Amino acid sequence: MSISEQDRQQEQQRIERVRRLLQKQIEKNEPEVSDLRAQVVDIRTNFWDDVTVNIANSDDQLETAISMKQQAEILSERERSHRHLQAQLKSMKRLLPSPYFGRIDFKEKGDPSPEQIYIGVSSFYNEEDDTFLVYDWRTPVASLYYDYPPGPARYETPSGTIGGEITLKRQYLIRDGELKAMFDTGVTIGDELLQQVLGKSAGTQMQSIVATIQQEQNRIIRNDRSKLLVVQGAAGSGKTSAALQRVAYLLYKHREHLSADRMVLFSPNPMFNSYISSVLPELGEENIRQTTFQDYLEHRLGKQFQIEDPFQQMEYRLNGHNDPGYEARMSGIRYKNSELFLDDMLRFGKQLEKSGMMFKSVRFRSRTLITQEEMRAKFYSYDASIRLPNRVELMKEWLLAELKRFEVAERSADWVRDEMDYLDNEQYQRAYVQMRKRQGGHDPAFDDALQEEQMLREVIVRHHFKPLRRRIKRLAFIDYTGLYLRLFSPVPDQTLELNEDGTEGRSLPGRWNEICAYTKERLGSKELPYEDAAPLLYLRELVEGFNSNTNIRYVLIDEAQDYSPFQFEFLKRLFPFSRMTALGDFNQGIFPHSTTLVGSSALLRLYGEVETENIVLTRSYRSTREIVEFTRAMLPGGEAIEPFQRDGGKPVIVFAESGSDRLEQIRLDILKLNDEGFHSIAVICKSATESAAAFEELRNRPGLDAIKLVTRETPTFSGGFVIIPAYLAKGVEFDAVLIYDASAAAYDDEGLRKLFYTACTRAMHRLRLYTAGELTRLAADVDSSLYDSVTLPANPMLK
Ligand SMILES: Nc1ncnc2c1ncn2[C@@H]1O[C@H](COP(=O)(O)OP(=O)(O)OP(=O)(O)O)[C@@H](O)[C@H]1O
Repeated sequence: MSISEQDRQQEQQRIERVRRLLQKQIEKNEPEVSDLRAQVVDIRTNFWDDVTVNIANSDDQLETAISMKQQAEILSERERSHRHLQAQLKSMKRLLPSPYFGRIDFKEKGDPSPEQIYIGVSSFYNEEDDTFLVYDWRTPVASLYYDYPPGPARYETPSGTIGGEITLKRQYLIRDGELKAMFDTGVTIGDELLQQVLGKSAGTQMQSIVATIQQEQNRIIRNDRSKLLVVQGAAGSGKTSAALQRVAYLLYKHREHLSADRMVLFSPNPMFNSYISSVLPELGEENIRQTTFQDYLEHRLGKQFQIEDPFQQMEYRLNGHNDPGYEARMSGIRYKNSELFLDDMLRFGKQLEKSGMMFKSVRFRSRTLITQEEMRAKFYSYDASIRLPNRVELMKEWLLAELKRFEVAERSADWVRDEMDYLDNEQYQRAYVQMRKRQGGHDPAFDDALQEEQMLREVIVRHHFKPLRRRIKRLAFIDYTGLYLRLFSPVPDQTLELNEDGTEGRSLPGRWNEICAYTKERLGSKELPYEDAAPLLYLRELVEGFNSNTNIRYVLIDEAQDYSPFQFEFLKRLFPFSRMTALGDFNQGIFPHSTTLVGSSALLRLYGEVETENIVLTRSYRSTREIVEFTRAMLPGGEAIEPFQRDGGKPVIVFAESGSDRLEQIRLDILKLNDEGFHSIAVICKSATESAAAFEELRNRPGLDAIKLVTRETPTFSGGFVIIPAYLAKGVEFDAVLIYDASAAAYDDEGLRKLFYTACTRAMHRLRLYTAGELTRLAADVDSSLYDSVTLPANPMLK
């Protein structure tokens, strides 16, 4: 469809008209906003001047109350108006440089002519002629733009479906008020604009995709039906982008009762938070809470244990092969992240209702006040129908009462007398003040020696019992480590089924006894392996009752393939009033506990089939066609991934004679790519260990002094030249990716396929792989027509 010059001029004139009206409205609003702000400040500062305060009699008191209420109402009304007008002003300012990006002409059934609907990041209403000059992309009518090509179309409104015909669909690229390009599109969102957007360089922060949201992505963004939305999307298919657009959409749609603080996003690492932090503000919305699962574990268990994080576990997996316990730990990791273990745990929880609870005895000054047996007997003396958490609560009350009894008896102990003699002045004074307080301010008769002694004894004993009381209140009398380890009881024969306490049998993983010994040893030294953290916390909550946050309405989980069944269960229980969106890619499931997402029983069991919806994205937008064709060839079933038609060079595999040739070629390539205009360049390594070694090798080479090493502690994502382990590069992207060591020696294991795939799919425009020996099978098996090979000449200069 060709666009005439006349069309172009008309569009440019419209842009100018809209901008003039925006400018006019901004100029009108600005003084009103400042005036309102001044009024608010004034009312706040002089609040009491305008209130008649008189409390002499009840009539006066009533008048005072009414006066205060009126004043408070005026203040909140002004604050509201100020907020509203200021938001309007901000959104108009945001529109000014580029008021809209799309247009559809829609002829509603029964109407004589189509209406022109221009779509931008927010609405702009022209009071002068009572029309919408720009519609917010989230309005119901704007969904037509994303969902249909020209022709018959319909959209949903709160009052029903509206049908009609789209007679024109147009896209604009407007910068600082100037129409840079425009396209009429036949398909949903035309390729031209998308080509332009995707052809750009990677930034240090993700951009919003509002102008080019694809139809299948729009299904994710506007989905507001099911309790759980599961998105399986190929690498670069826009899952994170769609998730953030979805947040903006929901905040708009439910703006009456949903605010940013009622949504939470679980992201793969803290660095990722900085990478995506500008998308929502760009769309005029506040950022939602962002956290990681590790943060939550730290918050709940960090005081009791030194918790390993997933990246430390990953390092062990990648580098720990020589450790004699390696195979056992891997087997343990698989089991501890399985639904099998979750079911074992749930059965164990049921069992605990009848028997088997474990407690820590209550001890005081090397004496046992309450034994474990007494506690167990008490626990099981409660009615069997009382749920575990309620019994724990009863136990707590009972223990506190018992403690009080011991405390009273302890007052006459000899050690108290000794301690009294050593009270210094300050302690004595404190005891005195406390006694005074307890006696209602009356001066205690300290002259009465007997009474004085009693008071001091009371104070001293109470002081010593205080930590004990605190521990009981914290429920520290339950022996969670002991309970957890009961799930890891060694058995005489590796192959057998364990029948504990007459319950159903358990199928045990290989190397069971080694797993048990390892778990016991680590927990005994107060170290919590990552694979044990979620299950241990889960067990604790089964017994104590689940913590919950009822304020949160939407939970979004990015990189959801890396969550275990325990973690999903947790999030469901932690946010009971929330809907969940889980986005991920099973092909990037780099942890042993990764799930398949769609069809995964760990997800289906959360809310049931009816409440679970799946969306699959197969189109990949990040990388050039050639990179997608190469990377998808590494995956079984990879043909289903469709590249977007954006061309670049084929990936290049560089064969070097020696490690030093390889390093020098990496250096030359970084500088060359930089000269070609690719400014965000990542050397991706297998692990942190390999990254640190690469950093040492490359940092002092000419031209590379700016190269940075990214570790799990790096707080913000930065562009430029970086060296990064593959697992930290998850979710982010670079103009060019250089795989540091693609040799068979580095990627020797089928289990590393997904990690290797994840590393290669971070590239937007260029991908190069280096090897100084045999190439890894993961790449060597790819059809050689999908990449170029370069064999470095043995160059004595490089050595
Ligand atoms: N509709 C779109 N319009 C423009 N750009 C898009 C669109 N969809 C995705 N992109 C771009 O493609 C790239 C990949 O998107 P994103 O990071 O959201 O994908 P992802 O599925 O989360 O990737 P991964 O799983 O590989 O981390 C980003 O640069 C994003 O801006």
